[in-house]
Amino acid sequence: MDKSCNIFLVGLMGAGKTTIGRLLARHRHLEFVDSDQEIEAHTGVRISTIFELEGESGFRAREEAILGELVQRRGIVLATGGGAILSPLTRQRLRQQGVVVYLRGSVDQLWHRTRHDRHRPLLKTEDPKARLQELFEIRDPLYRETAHLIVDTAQQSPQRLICQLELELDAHVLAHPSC
Ligand SMILES: Nc1ncnc2c1ncn2[C@@H]1O[C@H](COP(=O)(O)OP(=O)(O)OP(=O)(O)O)[C@@H](O)[C@H]1O
Ligand SMILES: O=C(O)C1=C[C@@H](O)[C@@H](O)[C@H](O)C1
Ligand SMILES: [Mg+2]
Repeated sequence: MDKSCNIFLVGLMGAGKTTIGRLLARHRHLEFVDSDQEIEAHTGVRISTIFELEGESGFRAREEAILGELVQRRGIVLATGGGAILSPLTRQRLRQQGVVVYLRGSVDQLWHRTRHDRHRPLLKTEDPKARLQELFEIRDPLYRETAHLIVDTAQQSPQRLICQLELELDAHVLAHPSC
């Protein structure tokens, strides 16, 4: 594996970007970075607090700026925030600076994984499962458009996903101009 290559994980809340990203980085001897965690470390507050103080648009501006810096690094596995791909500039930067993997789960599965977590501001609604469905419909085309590789996470354990990624990633890494 070329140490200069970046791998960027995109997908909805609960898709497993943080979980899979951490494991994949360990397997490939790369550094793991999570854009949500970077934003929290930089601001010193939780993402839900940024949403409360600055609204979603304030958060998106911070997210775009921090991702602009992170994609310049080399040899990282980056778990992006679920809505990072809403920015056309970020979509372009991700595709240019690394291999983009879309972790694609079903809404039922994503809901099952996120329903007990109260820290996701976009799911603080009366019917969070319907909201997740809505987000899936809006974003699935954007994740697809951004990704070089789409991995179906349905019924797959993290270990199986890592095996599948290890089988499929190298061809994309070899073909990517930045690697
Ligand atoms: N393939 C998988 N099989 C079973 N459970 C999983 C799998 N991937 C993730 N999980 C579990 O689902 C939950 C959400 O995963 P994770 O936090 O990695 O998602 P995420 O994509 O980073 O979400 P967010 O966008 O909110 O940060 C965690 O409890 C994790 O253990
Ligand atoms: O799907 C989203 O828009 C979000 C996902 C999380 O990763 C965080 O970036 C934040 O809660 C927003
Ligand atoms: Mg995460």
